[in-house]
Amino acid sequence: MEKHPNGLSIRNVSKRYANGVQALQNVTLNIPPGMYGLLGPNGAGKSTLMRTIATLQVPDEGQIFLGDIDVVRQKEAVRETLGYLPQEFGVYPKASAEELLDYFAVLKGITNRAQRRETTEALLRQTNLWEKRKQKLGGFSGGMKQRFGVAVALLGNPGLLIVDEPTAGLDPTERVRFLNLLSELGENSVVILSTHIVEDVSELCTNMAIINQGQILLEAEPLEAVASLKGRIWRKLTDKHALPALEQQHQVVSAKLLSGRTMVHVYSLEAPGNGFELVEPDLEDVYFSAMAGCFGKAIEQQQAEAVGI
Ligand SMILES: Nc1ncnc2c1ncn2[C@@H]1O[C@H](COP(=O)(O)OP(=O)(O)OP(=O)(O)O)[C@@H](O)[C@H]1O
Repeated sequence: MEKHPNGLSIRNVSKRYANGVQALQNVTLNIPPGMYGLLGPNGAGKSTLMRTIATLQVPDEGQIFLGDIDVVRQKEAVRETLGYLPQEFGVYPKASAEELLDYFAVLKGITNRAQRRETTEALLRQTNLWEKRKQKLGGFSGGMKQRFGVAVALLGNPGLLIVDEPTAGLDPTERVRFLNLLSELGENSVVILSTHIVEDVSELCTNMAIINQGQILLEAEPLEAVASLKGRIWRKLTDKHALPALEQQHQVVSAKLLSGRTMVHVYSLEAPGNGFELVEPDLEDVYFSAMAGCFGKAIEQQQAEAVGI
């Protein structure tokens, strides 16, 4: 993908914690303006990467540029244009939404009272919290807190907005409401959504990467990635006890319970026979195929090596 002048460019970033965990390994990504999904399971390294981009920790190796700003060296310049909603977002329970947002606006440097009032009102309306602005944050639901977090993160019109696993604890209604809010952002700014929920990415993001064990498995446009799996994913409804044998014979990418039976998806360039039928792939198939190592960078590298031989 081409480097964009207002985009985020991550080059060969690695991070090993003191306990020996290699949380990031040679991560390279080009993130253009718009909604970008960073998808991966628990412990994949998402938060480590988000915190590194947010200047809260430094990588052992590698470079990160936001446009011309060197993220690792010019922390203050990044922070001026950064909005960050961390995974654990604490609020002062006794403050009202309006009071706390006003307070954060002061911290963000919006010292003019009238301008601050205008800004906070617009953000409380945008996040659908205007009616609740006098309510204490301690009484807010999980979804309301997350939307309040977005209001805080949006103070000062950030050119880079990072939201780390925002939908994890939300019920379906709040989740949809939250995703709708995010979908209105991010045309001109870089918005990175880190998540382990495939639907978050398929519903929102124009570009994405899949990360596992600190390594990027795939960097793609979701629609293109799905299209390139066409003709390669086959399914069969079977019993749980038949799974080990199927795993021996086929490249199983996922096995999910469906009304007490098991729906197995396998990756194969040719019809696997054995009662399998071709299925229209979706982003979940992309995710599981990349995790299983039969799609994405790992396989591209293998193919390149094979050609080299
Ligand atoms: N401060 C730390 N010290 C030591 N190890 C850490 C630290 N923070 C994270 N790790 C480890 O680094 C790896 C990556 O963790 P990270 O939190 O970045 O993953 P994640 O994808 O955000 O996962 P989750 O969805 O569970 O938050 C994990 O093995 C984790 O246990």
